[in-house]
Amino acid sequence: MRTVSCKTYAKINLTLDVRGKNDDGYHEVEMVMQSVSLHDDLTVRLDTRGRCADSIRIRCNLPYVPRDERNTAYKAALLFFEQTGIENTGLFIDIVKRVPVAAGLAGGSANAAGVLHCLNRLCGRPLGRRELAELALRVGADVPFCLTGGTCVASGIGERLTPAPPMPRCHILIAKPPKSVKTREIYEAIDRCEIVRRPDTAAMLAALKSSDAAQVAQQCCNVMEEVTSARVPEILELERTFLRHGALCAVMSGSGPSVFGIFTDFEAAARARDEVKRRMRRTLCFLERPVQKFSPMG
Ligand SMILES: C[C@@](CO)(OP(=O)(O)O)[C@H](O)COP(=O)(O)OP(=O)(O)OC[C@H]1O[C@@H](n2ccc(N)nc2=O)[C@H](O)[C@@H]1O
Ligand SMILES: Nc1ncnc2c1ncn2[C@@H]1O[C@H](COP(=O)(O)OP(=O)(O)O)[C@@H](O)[C@H]1O
Repeated sequence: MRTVSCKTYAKINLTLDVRGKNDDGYHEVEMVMQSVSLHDDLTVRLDTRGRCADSIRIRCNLPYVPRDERNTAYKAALLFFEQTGIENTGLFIDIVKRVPVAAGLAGGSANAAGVLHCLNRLCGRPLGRRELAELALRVGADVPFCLTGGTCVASGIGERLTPAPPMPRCHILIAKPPKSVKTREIYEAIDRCEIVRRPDTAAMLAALKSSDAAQVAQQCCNVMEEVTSARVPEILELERTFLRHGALCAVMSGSGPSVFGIFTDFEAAARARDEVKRRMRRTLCFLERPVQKFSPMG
């Protein structure tokens, strides 16, 4: 048996703009993405005795996450063996999930990126950065970012990544209401709506460069928020709660419905978390930090 483990970090979208639609139905985006300390634990084990050749077995602490070819980790492993021509002598993937599922936090994408990274290490690094990023994109639009991590501007459909100045030290409160939404449906709904306020990527980059959390917070903006909050009203309630407790901003991440708030004061963030836990019992809530240097490819 050979085993490699890693943490797979969630992301938030500090900004998210949808610029247009391609012929294949995917959308052109421009986003500033940030890894956060909220993570799953991933273990990848290869059975070198070949007793379970060709099998990919997944174990997960959440029973409702699919464990077959619908799982992003499974897809990533299959693509890795296909691309490298390396024989699968029997693969076991264990995922301990903390990142809420279907939340706009890219938990599944991060698991896929983690599997690519771990398998590449287990097999003597047959793939370079670019090849790994290409495989990542075949699993999903957010997976290339999850391989790189830190702070990045993402364009194209999310795969064109440019490193950005790191996020200043702060506390990030993340809350996930019980209801989930489908990313595809939110992108489709965006096509039908007029976007009133768009993020300013250049201004966000300047704010990041200033290392001032208040300036960064001022530039956080997500064009999907209006669409998703019409379906999940708790989003607005969470944002009001965060702001009442002194958040510098409260904005939805990705296609939602998770909301994040940026705080400089830990006690204020903890009070907001405690209120959410008390009043919105089915809402998951995590008090986290930005993460910069973890790159699984590093
Ligand atoms: C909205 C974002 C913002 O970071 O995040 P999440 O809400 O998923 O976290 C991403 O663009 C989500 O990326 P990801 O979840 O990896 O997307 P995929 O699995 O590739 O695609 C799911 C569906 O979303 C739509 N999609 C995705 C990306 C994109 N640039 N344009 C799209 O139109 C497509 O309809 C696709 O069928
Ligand atoms: N490894 C995985 N972890 C979580 N969800 C997964 C995984 N593989 C497949 N899924 C499915 O993918 C969908 C989106 O999951 P997720 O990546 O958590 O969404 P998001 O990118 O919106 O945060 C869910 O419906 C879930 O059932």
